[in-house]
Amino acid sequence: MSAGDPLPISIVLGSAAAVGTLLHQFFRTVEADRYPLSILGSVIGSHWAVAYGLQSTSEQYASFWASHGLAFLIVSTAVVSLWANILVYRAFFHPLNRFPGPFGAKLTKLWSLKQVVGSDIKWYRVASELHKQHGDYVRIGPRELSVLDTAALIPMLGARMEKGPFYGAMERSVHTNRDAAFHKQRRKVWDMAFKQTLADYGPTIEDFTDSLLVRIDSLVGKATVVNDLCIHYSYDVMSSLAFGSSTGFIDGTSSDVATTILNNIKEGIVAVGLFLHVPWMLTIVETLSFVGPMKLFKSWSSEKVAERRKMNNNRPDIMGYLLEHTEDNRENRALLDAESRVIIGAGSDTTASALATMFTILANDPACQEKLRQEVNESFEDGSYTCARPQNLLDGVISETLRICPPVLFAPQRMVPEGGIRIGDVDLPGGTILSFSTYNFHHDKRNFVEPGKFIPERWTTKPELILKKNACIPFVMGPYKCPGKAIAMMELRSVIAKTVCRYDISLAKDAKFDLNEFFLGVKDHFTAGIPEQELVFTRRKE
Ligand code: HEM
Repeated sequence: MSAGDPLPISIVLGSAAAVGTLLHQFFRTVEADRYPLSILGSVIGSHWAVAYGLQSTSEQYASFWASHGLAFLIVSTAVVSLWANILVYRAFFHPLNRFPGPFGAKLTKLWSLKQVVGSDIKWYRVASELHKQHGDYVRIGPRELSVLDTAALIPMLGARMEKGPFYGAMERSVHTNRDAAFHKQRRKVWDMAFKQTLADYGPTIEDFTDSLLVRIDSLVGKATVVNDLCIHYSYDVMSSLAFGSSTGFIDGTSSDVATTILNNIKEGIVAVGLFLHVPWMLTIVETLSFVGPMKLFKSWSSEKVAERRKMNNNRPDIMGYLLEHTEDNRENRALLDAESRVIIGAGSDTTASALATMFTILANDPACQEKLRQEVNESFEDGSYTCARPQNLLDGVISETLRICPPVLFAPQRMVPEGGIRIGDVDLPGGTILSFSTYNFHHDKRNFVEPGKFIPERWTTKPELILKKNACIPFVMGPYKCPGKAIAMMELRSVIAKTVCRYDISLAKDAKFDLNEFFLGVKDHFTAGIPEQELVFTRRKE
């Protein structure tokens, strides 16, 4: 071979494979799934750079097709070598190898995606089977474990743990970010916003409930899809918290844009249910959200925040407080826009799913409805009722509903800090993602007696049916727990108390219904996708 001759192809491709091996050492030190588009850009950029280099240094590769053909071969070899190294490392040398789990899950999170598709978007059921087979710690991804050990809950949800990759895949907000310092500072503002709003929000919630009753009055005696009523109610309450004004779904005055957005969200949530297992895909969806259905929601909510900024609102709402306590600059305006969507996203589907479940359970259990009615009627008669005040059976029914069908089915992800942690006799290496399914803690026989049965008395007269109270975590716990719990409880108490007093709630005549089947139909789109259920409201005599 003389000087100027191109190198033999075997040496060129061997070098590309070596580059792939070296790249693996680099990728082990970074969370590559945070940067899917940059990585794609680098691969394409490398291809063009290699092709340009070949074209300008070798006559043999002077033509476009010759240089691009070889460049493609070189870059593909490096990529294949990188992936081969990654897969061998994940399968045989990764520190999580001592944990049991399906082989495919060791290699790639696409395994979880496949299970989610195969289970009709019910990851919590997949996880339940995995735990039955493999125990309390199961490897469900190259660097992820699913946990079903109650002893792990407090450390896992404590301040030492940061949020996992899912939370970094979307626009920055108090909920979706992975920066613990930012979250701590932002969460203080949110907690104050709820504190200030709470005292005055009861009457607003009651007003919305009264409008809901007017709507139900118009449907009396007809089979009605209860899910629609619940989502309309909770969206209206949340819009008023987020934008200082209702969207008008309950009384039928909503705009066409708002209705389109609600429909888009209902459809789009299925995609979230799929992609939340593969956060880099969510990053791509988020990056492309300047087109498609999300664009409409984003521009609509940003306009609403701008209107709220100009509004002189006497009634405190969350956004009013956030606007007042967030410095006005470009970055923070984007933050507030995103947080208006968090209020809608976090507060609507959750409450709606709890309400729809509760209505369905009550329709199946007239005896429970009657007992509840007696308790609530007394509180109306003696004037002690407010939606802010807990009641015995009413709160028992709510707690049991949130236990048996938690409105957030998503398995929150937390990262083990550098240096690792030890839980009992289990050592968890630093950088491990821990995720858990609230549903499975709530349905574990070690935590609740007859966990599949709806028994509201667990929370009142039969505490012996609760074996581990801290395993019931519908609002999770720790620094990232739900700040909206008190408002959600007010909504749930108000709607259930007022509807059971005014109506008999039942299944449509001759409807075939099985509560277990109903629960088997619940999907996991981050929030629980409750199967559509028709119920009949019959007005009771005053
Ligand atoms: C029954 C109703 C509700 C349930 C069961 C519920 C449950 C939860 C859960 C489990 C989380 C943690 C999610 C995660 O770790 O990713 C959460 C977070 C959150 N929830 Fe709720 N929620 C409810 C209602 C509400 C309401 C009415 C609001 C009001 C706006 C709200 C606002 C939020 C926010 C802002 C977060 C993020 C907190 C943070 O990351 O610091 N939620 N909720």
